[in-house]
Amino acid sequence: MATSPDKTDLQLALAASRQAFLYILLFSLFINLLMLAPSIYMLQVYDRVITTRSPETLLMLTLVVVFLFIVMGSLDLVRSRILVRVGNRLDMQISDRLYQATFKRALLVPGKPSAQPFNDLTTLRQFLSGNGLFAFFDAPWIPVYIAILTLFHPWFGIFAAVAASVLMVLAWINEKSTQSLLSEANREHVQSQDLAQSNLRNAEVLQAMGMLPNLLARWRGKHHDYLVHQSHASDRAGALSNVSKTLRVMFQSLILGLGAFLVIEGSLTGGMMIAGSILMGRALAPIDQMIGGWKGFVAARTAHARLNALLSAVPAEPQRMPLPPPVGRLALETVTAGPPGENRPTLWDLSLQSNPGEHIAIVGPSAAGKSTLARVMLGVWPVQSGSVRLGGTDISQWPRERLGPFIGYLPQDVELFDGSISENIARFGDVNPAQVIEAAQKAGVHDIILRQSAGYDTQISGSGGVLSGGQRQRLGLARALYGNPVLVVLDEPDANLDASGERALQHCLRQLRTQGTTVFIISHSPAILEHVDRVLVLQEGRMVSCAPAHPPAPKMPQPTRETDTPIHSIRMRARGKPDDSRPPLSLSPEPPKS
Ligand SMILES: Nc1ncnc2c1ncn2[C@@H]1O[C@H](COP(=O)(O)OP(=O)(O)OP(=O)(O)O)[C@@H](O)[C@H]1O
Repeated sequence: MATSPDKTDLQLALAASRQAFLYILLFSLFINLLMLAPSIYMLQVYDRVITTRSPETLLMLTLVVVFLFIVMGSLDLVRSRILVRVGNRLDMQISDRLYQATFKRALLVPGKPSAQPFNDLTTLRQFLSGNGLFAFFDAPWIPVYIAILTLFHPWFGIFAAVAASVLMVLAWINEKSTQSLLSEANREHVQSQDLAQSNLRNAEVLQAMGMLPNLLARWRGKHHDYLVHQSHASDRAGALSNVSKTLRVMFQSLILGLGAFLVIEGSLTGGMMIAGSILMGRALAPIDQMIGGWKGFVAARTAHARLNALLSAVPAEPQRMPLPPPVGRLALETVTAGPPGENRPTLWDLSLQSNPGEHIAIVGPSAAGKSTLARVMLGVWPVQSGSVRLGGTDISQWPRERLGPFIGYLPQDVELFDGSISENIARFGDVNPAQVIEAAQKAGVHDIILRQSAGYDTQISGSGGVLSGGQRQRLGLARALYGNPVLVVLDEPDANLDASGERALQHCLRQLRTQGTTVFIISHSPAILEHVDRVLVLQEGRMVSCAPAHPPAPKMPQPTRETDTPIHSIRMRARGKPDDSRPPLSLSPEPPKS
């Protein structure tokens, strides 16, 4: 959906429904006119039928009023249906964009993913499709009812205006006294839901270490606060709703009393007295309904505000020109970066260039920034300064869905998704069986898959289901290799592998080398490091060196630069044991000349 600079997609979608809302307003006009039918019927029965004692007139009037009731009921039905469709259309127009925005926010605010926007959309849709909104469409007709009552008698008009004003003041008090409580309750509800959601994700850890009661206590605290605020708000709203209902019924009775007085005075007929009471009920009903449904309105208003905030904070991806397929030349130019939302960088001033087909290991002590570097290389986390280029193009310029097939990524925590093994390997796109098998064979997981109950069609769940940790890792590797990407980034791919898994990984690296795939691999395994061209050593977010992994062949000139550090020295440094016999390493931005 196109976005105008000052309006969110939600506002645009609501604006697109303006015509439907105008129709609903028109329907409301007719419905409210037809609502006058019972009063007119009453008026005619009292003032005409009873005085003329004519059963034919009564029959005619009754038939007409029944017909009008049927029309009114039908219009009301159509009005409800239009609103349901407006709600559904809004949902359909906005849900894709919302999905993308929610997803992108999860990347921008790592560690705090929340599905609340979908709940917000449901709240908004339900309000738009529910009866709560009708009160707002009926409210504009209140002055019309008061005007008709004034035509009956000026005192009727004055009385109705006073009664409506009293109820409106009550509605205003309701809004003021519940607004902050309901917003607070809403916020706490979202927090308690997010907490429960994250606890559910870690159910095994909670169970194993008996942490459930502690986390339950935390969740209970939030849930309790939510309940307290919600109850306070409901108490106040309930009391006001009660007062408003009682006052409405009382006003309806009192107008009868006023009518009777005017009848005695001779300035009003008996029919007008009864019809006036019915009209009064109609005039006050929307205000009463609004007070009753205020909680739903506030929830929808809060949801609307939250959705708008999300959509403005995460603008839609701009349409980008298609680019030619990239080559696996990755260049980092004085990159300073860190987790999104964190001001302090985790990586400082990193420069590096890889040749297509080159294999580079990234080593360094824990928290050196290796995984951060992997994310930054792939454009998952944005840079704070500098740039990351793939095949000469800034990686942030690529539309992700176009870049994705050229990239393979195996994160430290392998996340699989609900679906079949083949769908997982094929990244949930069109499953190309030959490519799925090729990727699985490269990752050394083909035989393992064949041993599963339904082979490649075996269903797995997001947490891996039937697969062991090592198998999931190999499946994640197959997914990373699917479609022969030009750049593959593997974050500790050997973390869960046994000896055969490690052999398979080494075989895989040999194949990737043959096919010219650029590989960055985070690993400290000596067997893996034997397969790389260069080793990039990171320490405290800075690149200590990026030197050839192997000492040059005997006949080649010996390394003269400080940066051409043999691998044995780098390994020691990576494990926090600096090799004091050698001078400090400096940065080597250039790839080795082959
Ligand atoms: N999502 C995050 N939010 C905030 N800080 C983060 C996040 N991820 C990593 N960091 C911080 O960035 C720094 C580097 O972390 P990173 O995971 O890149 O290190 P690493 O070298 O991969 O460590 P390890 O070998 O233990 O996996 C750490 O200080 C860590 O606290």
